[in-house]
Amino acid sequence: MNTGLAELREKARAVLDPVHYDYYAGGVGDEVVLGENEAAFRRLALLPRVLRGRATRDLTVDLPGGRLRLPVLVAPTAFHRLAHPEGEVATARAAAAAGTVLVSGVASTVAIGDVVAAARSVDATASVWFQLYPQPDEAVTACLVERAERAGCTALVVTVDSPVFGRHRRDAEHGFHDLPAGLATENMRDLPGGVRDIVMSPEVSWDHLDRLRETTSLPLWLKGVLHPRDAVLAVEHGVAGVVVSNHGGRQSDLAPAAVEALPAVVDAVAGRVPVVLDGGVRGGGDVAVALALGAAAVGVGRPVLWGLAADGAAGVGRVLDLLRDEFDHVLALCGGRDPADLTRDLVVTRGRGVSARCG
Ligand SMILES: Cc1cc2nc3c(=O)[nH]c(=O)nc-3n(C[C@H](O)[C@H](O)[C@H](O)COP(=O)(O)O)c2cc1C
Ligand SMILES: O=C(O)C(=O)c1ccccc1
Repeated sequence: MNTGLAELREKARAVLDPVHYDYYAGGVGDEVVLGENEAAFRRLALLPRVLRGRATRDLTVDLPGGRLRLPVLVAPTAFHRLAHPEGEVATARAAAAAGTVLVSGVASTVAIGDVVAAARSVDATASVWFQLYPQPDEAVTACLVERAERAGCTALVVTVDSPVFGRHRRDAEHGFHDLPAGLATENMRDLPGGVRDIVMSPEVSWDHLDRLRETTSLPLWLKGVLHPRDAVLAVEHGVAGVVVSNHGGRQSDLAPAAVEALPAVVDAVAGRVPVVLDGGVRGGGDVAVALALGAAAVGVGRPVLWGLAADGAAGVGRVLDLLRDEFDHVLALCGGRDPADLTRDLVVTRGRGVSARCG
């Protein structure tokens, strides 16, 4: 892990209530996938290319829903006000200042309108995307989509890896089930039927996705795809992009490491839509490896929460700065001028020799 990120994590651990630290840090079951997401990156190496670089590199990536000044976006995570009193307002300001996208979760502790306003107060052109779980009551889903549109979000991220709630052992041991008094999931107020809670339903289907897509003109990303066949279905159902993710090891503890699932999804999608990877990205080298394997960008979850807990918007800014700076450095070391120079032939599995050919 980048040492700056490790320091921020330790500072976060020191300042957070241990119950909340464990909520953020924990995974499902035995936390096998949680560990594997990071370990799988350490098993991969990048072959440098020589004598082809340039003095300054262009890190910009254009995605449906916004431009990123570095190929790192803020993955949706719940309950930012557990980390810092300003919560998602601070995260939004930092993401906007860094020139990247915040994917703001439906389970935010600040209403989406206020999150977008915070981002736009820093940069009037900032893009905020809204993440939601398709609700079995489609009137609730439609209402959430309308709120995101009215707030000015520029894309929707539909999370589909959660047919049931993840079983997080650390939360069960602490008895952590509810937000403390004074904090609430602000997007979940005044919904049709008096609904207040996010529902995870195994009955949500591709038909729900089709109907959701018909209710909005926003680009729609599907988050939580691991099987290449699902990636193909996602393209056929008209998504604008796919997020390869195992939810940071918080849903199935039998899932593969996210970066190990990436190449097959990239191949299946075959360039028709961009693919974003999240899970275990802990440094600029991980960003470079994911891009070389075909990701257009990566998402970071927990490191942003550590930065937020450690130092509010400045801490989140530090996380994004560290990742940008380290990614730029690794790109230079690979003889890269921009992210497109990171190609799959550069990626090597440690301990298995180098099989790259000179074609
Ligand atoms: C505390 C926490 C809360 C999360 N909440 C959500 C959520 O509400 N919606 C969602 O799609 N993903 C959620 N995620 C998953 C992240 O979007 C992302 O997939 C994951 O954190 C990436 O892994 P990383 O933490 O190793 O970077 C959450 C992750 C964490 C750690
Ligand atoms: O904790 C999570 O991983 C998560 O996705 C979530 C979902 C709904 C409410 C709060 C968190």
